[in-house]
Formats: sequence, structure tokens, C-alpha cells
Amino acid sequence: MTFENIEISYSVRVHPGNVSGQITAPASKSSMQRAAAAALVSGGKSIIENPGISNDDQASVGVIEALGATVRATATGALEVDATVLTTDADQEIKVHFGESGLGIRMFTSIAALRSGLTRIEGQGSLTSRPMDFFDQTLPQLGVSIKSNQGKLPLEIKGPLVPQNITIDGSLSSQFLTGLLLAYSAADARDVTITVSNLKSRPYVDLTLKVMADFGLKLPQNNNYESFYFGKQEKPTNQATTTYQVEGDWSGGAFLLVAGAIKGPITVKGLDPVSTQADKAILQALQQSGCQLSVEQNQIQIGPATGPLKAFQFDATDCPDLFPPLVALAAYCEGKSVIQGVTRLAHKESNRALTLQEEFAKLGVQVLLQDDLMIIEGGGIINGNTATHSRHDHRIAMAAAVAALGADGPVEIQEAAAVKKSYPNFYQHLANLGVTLSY
Ligand SMILES: O=C(O)C1=C[C@@H](OP(=O)(O)O)[C@@H](O)[C@H](O)C1
Ligand SMILES: C=C(OP(=O)(O)O)C(=O)O
Repeated sequence: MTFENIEISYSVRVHPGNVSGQITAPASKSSMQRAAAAALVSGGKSIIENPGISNDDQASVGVIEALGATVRATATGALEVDATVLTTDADQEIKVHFGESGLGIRMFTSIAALRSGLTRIEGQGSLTSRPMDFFDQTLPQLGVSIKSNQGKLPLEIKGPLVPQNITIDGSLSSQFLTGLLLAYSAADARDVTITVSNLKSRPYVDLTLKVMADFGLKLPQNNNYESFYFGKQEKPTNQATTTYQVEGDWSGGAFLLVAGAIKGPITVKGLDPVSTQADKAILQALQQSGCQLSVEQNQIQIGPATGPLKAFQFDATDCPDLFPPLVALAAYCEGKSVIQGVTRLAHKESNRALTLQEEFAKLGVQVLLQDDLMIIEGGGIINGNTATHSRHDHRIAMAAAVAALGADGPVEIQEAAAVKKSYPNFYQHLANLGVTLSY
């Protein structure tokens, strides 16, 4: 597919009403993209079951193909990845395109740096303004030459990356560390340590290590998220085919759960309560809100409280993608809800603190920003008969759509197709739950 042609200009009108029935959460793009990377660097054969189909997922599959893996869809819908013989020569000059995926580019750039040939790294939309200067600072220390556009895309890199003891800053994003962990493992790093200061979004690193373990890759020792030590032993040689099941997505699922808490009851399937995914933490805020919640291994049942929902306090520093669904929830909770971690939002698909404040203001919901805190005044009337805009940010579109369920009239979401980045079936899933949508 060509990312230049993604069509993002249609609007969706979400009509207020109840949700009911059952729905299965989509595949997690965090799990899927890591699986694609792990399948490539394993140098073996893998089967990825329940593969994601979002734009970010498709971008990652395209990237592993560009890096030489062969990918084939099976009759059951799984993906078969063969990385035993790479079709791309390591010395060849190649171009890889990441669409708008922050994880994709930050994870695969270090992996592509294992090549001795030149790799040109491109992206589009919001990705072109997201910071990549980490690579300017880090890759030269590992023997990789890099040319960037003043710390932004496009990048040109030429390796091969040679693992060294290195110290990195983990405060902007965990995604760079995810890439280095995979690259060091692939390069059979021995007796080498990645030291990380101020690491944020830690559970995402747990997910990286979990996927690496599932693919039988060489694993570092995690010393309290402050350093990751790759031991002296040789990396395992992987003979057997790995079968990996992509996890259901707590990040997209969070919007379904909030819809259930506001206007359910509904049953959400496919979310593993013992997943390492950061956004599983939505359950804590939902519990505080007093909604009806029953969490089982195979399904979550969720519905409104008997009385009004209650305001909550939540620290989203390590699960920043929960801000948008939490703001939608807070809009329906009586009183002031407080979410910590605002500084983590500046460099997402939009500056999410501001876009949440501006788009929810259109719905009559006041969102205050005080240093690292977001304060949402909830429990009032949600304005319908109004238009919001996705701001080309999938999570802003989904937050506005869910908030619309209890509004006093329909809410338009402009440039609604932004959801394709992570959850292409989102509107269909709302419709399956009984929501009336018009286009
Ligand atoms: O590794 C991942 O899958 C992700 C990590 C998080 O980013 P940061 O580490 O930059 O917070 C998250 O916001 C992003 O949507 C996905
Ligand atoms: C920020 C996000 O993703 P990424 O950083 O991978 O583009 C997201 O999905 O909300």
C-alpha cells in the first residue's frame, strides 16, 4: 500500500444512545509490531496469529519485507514470516517507509542499522514532526553513520551497528530502548550494558522483553529498568518455528470499556487481564469511577454505576495512551478527575494535552492543564449538535466518539478515518454495539 494515499477526510456523526452486546477488542499494534520485528531478527520461521491490520501494523509488515523477510498470509489469516534467508542483501541501498508509526520508526531504525548498506528511513503526517534526534546522538556511538533533517525525518543510516556499553535517556520515549534491545539481541551483544536514565512507559519495555522471550531471542537482564545487561553466552540458535498469538489491545479496548461504563452494559472479549500491556491500568480508573466491572480471564463485563460515576485520580505517566479514553470517562464522572503525566503527551500524533483540551471544550467539557496534571471537570451536560476534529490523531477521534454517547445530540468527528492508525474497525465496532452512526 502507499501511505501517501491514505484517505483521511471523511466525517462520522455519532448519535447518542446506549451500547449493548459483546465485542472483541482489536489486535494490539504494540504486540503485532514487536512480533514482526522479533520474527525478522530471529532469523527463523514464525507464524503470527491474530495479526493486526491497522496502518501501523501494515507499515511494520512492509518494513520487514523491505529488510528481506518473506511474509505470506495463510488460509486461516495468520502471517507466516520466513527470515531464514533474507531477500535483501545487507550491503544493498534500501528505503523503508513507516507511515505514521512512532514505534515502527523508533524500533526498526536500530534494527536497520545492523545492515552495512544505506537505509533511507521515511514517514509521513505527524511522524515528520516527531523527535528522532535520539538517533543522531546514539547511533554514531555504535559505529553507525546517520544523516537526519535536524533531528527529524527523513533519516539515512549506514551500519553495521556494533553493540557497546551505552547510556541513553529514557524520558522522552521507551520506543528507542525497545529498538536497541532488539538490535543488541540480534547482533548477539555479549557482556554489554545499555544504561537508561529516567525511563518512562516502563510496561512497554516489559512487553518488548516478553515478545523477545516468546520468539526465543537472547534476553538481557533487566536491572530495575536502570540497565539492561546482555550476558557473555552466545545467542540461542532458533531451529523450531515460533508461533506467536498477537494480544488483544488494551489501548483500543480502553475506549470500548469507557463506552460500557458510560452507556453499557457490554461485554468486551480478547483482553488478557495478566498482559504486560501498559494500558491494562485503565481498570484502576474504571474501578475508582464506581462503574459495574467484572474482570474474568476471557471477558470483561462493564456497565454504568447505579448512581452517578465518581471522579478519579490516576497517574498515566507510564501509560500515556490512556489520557484520551480517561478524559472521555472523566467527562461523565461527577467532580474533578485528575490525571498525572501531561508532559508525556507533547510528542504523540498531536500535542494531546492541547488537542484534548480544545476538542473537549467543543463538547462543553472543561479540561485544565496545570504543570504535569490534567484536571477534568465532569458530570455536566455534554454538548451535542456540534463538530469535533480528530486533529489527525486516532485517539482524539475515538475519545470524542465515546464521549458523544451521552451527549444531548449527535457529535460530528471530522477527519474521522484517523482511527485507521491503530483501530480501523472502531466505528464498525461501535455500530455492532448498537450505536447509530451517520456519514
Ligand atoms: O512501545 C509501544 O508500543 C508504545 C509506547 C508508548 O510510547 P512512549 O514510550 O513514547 O511513551 C505509547 O505511547 C505508544 O503508543 C506505543
Ligand atoms: C503514540 C502512539 O503511537 P506511536 O508512538 O507508535 O506512533 C499511539 O498509538 O497513541
